[in-house]
Amino acid sequence: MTTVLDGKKTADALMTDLKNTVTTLKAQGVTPALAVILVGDDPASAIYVRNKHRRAESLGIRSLQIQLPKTTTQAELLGRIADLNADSAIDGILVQLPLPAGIDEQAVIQSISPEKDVDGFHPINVGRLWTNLPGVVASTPYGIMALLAYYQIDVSGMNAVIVGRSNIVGRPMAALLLNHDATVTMTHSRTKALAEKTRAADLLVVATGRPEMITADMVKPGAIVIDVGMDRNAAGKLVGDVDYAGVAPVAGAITPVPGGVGPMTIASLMIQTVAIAKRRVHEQQ
Ligand SMILES: NC(=O)C1=CN([C@@H]2O[C@H](COP(=O)(O)OP(=O)(O)OC[C@H]3O[C@@H](n4cnc5c(N)ncnc54)[C@H](OP(=O)(O)O)[C@@H]3O)[C@@H](O)[C@H]2O)C=CC1
Ligand SMILES: Nc1nc(=O)c2c([nH]1)NC[C@@H]1CN(c3ccc(C(=O)N[C@@H](CCC(=O)O)C(=O)O)cc3)C=[N+]21
Ligand SMILES: [Mg+2]
Repeated sequence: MTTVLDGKKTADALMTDLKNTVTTLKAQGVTPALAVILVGDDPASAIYVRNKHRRAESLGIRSLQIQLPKTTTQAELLGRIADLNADSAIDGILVQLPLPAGIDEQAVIQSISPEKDVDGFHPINVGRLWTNLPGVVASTPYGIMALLAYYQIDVSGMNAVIVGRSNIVGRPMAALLLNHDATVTMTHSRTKALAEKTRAADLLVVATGRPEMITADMVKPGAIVIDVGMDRNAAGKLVGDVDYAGVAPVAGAITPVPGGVGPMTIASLMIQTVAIAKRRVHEQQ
């Protein structure tokens, strides 16, 4: 029997606990606050930002949505970030990616105070992660680790294969799995004989943006398959990077799309926003 790793259910369970933490913090005079900046009108980004806002509100986290026109200059964006960095009532700052052409993504990321970088994309936080030091971790890989933990899957000693090497998913996923004692293989668009690599995986994490590219013949029977993809197939339907219908019967466990990694990403963002806010309790006293 294949286990469906239910990210929606797991996120809901984690959020019930987090809500209590938020209530306690508020009683201590600290309302966790998350600022999400969206530049432009990319429809997918708008959906993710709305999902974040809803989840924050339902937890009692203050959620600022800052919508800027796609004509916003880099200097204007950096100015907004500087204001949020200086605002002691703001805990987390997230700039939704991708940014419109003409804005230097790294300049923007590096302008966010590392303490408020709730995405964990600042090089300081990336360095902490790869050094196995505490810090904010990118929410998608953090959420995947939380999902595995919820299902009591211990990755120690596993052959973990990651397909995709982006800064927001593949690379931080590799660091986290290594920190948890998996043996990690990174693959990407230049990898030769990809199927040979993926078939060796006890744990396969896929983040390519290529609809349903991972087929049953690429998966070891019984493997744990984590599908990060949020893609549209030819018919315009939301699918993952894994051919779910073909792979699910082969896999030991698999995440669905939607309802897998996506809700865990949002839950992780909330968990880390609250963790940052907790520090304010001590600063106040
Ligand atoms: N559910 C969630 O919470 C999230 C979902 N996503 C989704 O995950 C997917 C990936 O996102 P992201 O990491 O930002 O994507 P990027 O486009 O930044 O990176 C894609 C990676 O996949 C690799 N790749 C592309 N095609 C192939 C191929 N045919 N074989 C092997 N590797 C390949 C690329 O290789 P190379 O480096 O060589 O170009 C690259 O490293 C998207 O569908 C995105 O929407 C993303 C973030 C969060
Ligand atoms: N600075 C930044 N940080 C991010 O974390 C970030 C980003 N930029 N840019 C884009 C990606 C993508 N991402 C998702 C978040 C939620 C869902 C999500 O809620 N998914 C739901 C439903 C999605 C739907 O219905 O379309 C699900 O999978 O069930 C998906 C994808 C965060 N990202
Ligand atoms: Mg860009």
